Amino acid sequence: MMDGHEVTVVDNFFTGRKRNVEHWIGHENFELINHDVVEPLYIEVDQIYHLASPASPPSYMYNPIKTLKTNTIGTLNMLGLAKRVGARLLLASTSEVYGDPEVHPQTEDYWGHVNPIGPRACYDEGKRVAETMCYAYMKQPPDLITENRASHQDGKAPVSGRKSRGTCGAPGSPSSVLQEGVEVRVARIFNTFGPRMHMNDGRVVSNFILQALQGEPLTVYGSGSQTRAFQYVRTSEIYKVGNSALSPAQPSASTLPQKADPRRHIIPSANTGASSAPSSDLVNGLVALMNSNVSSPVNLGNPEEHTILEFAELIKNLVGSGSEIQFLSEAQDDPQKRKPDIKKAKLMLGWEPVVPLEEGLNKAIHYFRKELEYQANNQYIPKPKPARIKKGRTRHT
Ligand SMILES: O=c1ccn([C@@H]2O[C@H](COP(=O)(O)OP(=O)(O)O[C@H]3OC[C@@H](O)[C@H](O)[C@H]3O)[C@@H](O)[C@H]2O)c(=O)[nH]1
Repeated sequence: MMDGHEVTVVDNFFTGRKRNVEHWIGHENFELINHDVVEPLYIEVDQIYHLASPASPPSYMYNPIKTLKTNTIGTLNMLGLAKRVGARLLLASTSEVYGDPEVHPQTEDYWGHVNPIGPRACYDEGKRVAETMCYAYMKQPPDLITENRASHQDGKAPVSGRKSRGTCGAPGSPSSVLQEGVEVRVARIFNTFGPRMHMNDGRVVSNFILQALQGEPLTVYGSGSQTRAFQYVRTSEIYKVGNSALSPAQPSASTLPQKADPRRHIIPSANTGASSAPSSDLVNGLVALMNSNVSSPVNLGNPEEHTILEFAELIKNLVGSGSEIQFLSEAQDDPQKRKPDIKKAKLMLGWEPVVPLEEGLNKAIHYFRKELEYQANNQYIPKPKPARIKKGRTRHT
């Protein structure tokens, strides 16, 4: 928005909150639509960041059918929208497509090790089929490939862009390619954290920070020897405390774009938030990928790997908490090792995370501390209703 793009955020608020974006309401480049991508959406856009789907294991396991619908029907709807309006679509895929990996670190060409009937399958397999759908919609129409080949042989530049297509027909006929030709980008996002995570998110970063801040035991599932690598979502948050607690500072009039650019972007998720400050890490990676010519999947993550137990100790120290560490039973199908190989992102996007883990964690700790304060000060206490005085009708005798 600060670059002059018009942004439409589409969210069903299943795991998101209006509070994450409310500071933008009223901005001329911002629109918020309460909509579930499982239903078709008819708007005009030229880029779609398809971020919809609960991402935390407790949230996506809460209603596996809904998670599957969001990742399948929701993805089909977004691809259908992309095709109708000629938009480019970026899918937020996940490191979970690699399952409990047998290859370490995970490179994009690894096919993964996923239990298709386990408790994580609604998300893992949902995202895997979402990727499949993207590439089915991207496939170039055969006639265009033939033209490209012919023009190569002629020594002419390959043809880019689209052609008008016919209706569905027999396989192989020109009319069988109705769904194809959509430009797609696929980001495989590894564990991410940062401000505006929900207090009840249930992922390890928010759990450990909130437990440490409240002096509760830090709950480690299993032995804690499983590893993860955590990336920060974005940087330079400026928080104001008061009635607009936890919102970044509003952009000043001088930083507002003079004239809205006709380009429009749609972001179907609540968890992206928006900031007047420069963004970094995951957000930069997504924008760089969207605007690149890389159509194959790209890992976006921080390769600094730690065991979950090390991570618990680190958070305890950063918070300065005396909390104990409590070992609970292992989560079923929990990936034992995870670390992204980000050579491709570095080479093809010139992207790598820049926020060191401790700096990112300190920002997240600051955010959750403020959230706890906010919660304590903004408890909803119903006011006793004054007794209803019936406005009696004038009696006529
Ligand atoms: O309280 C907790 C929570 C989690 N954990 C452990 O911490 C590790 C990380 O768990 P999280 O719930 O944060 O996230 P996971 O790595 O399991 O899944 C995540 O992976 C990548 C993303 O695409 C997804 O958003 C999310 O599914 C797991 O080994 C989990 O068992 C704890 O030990 N204690």
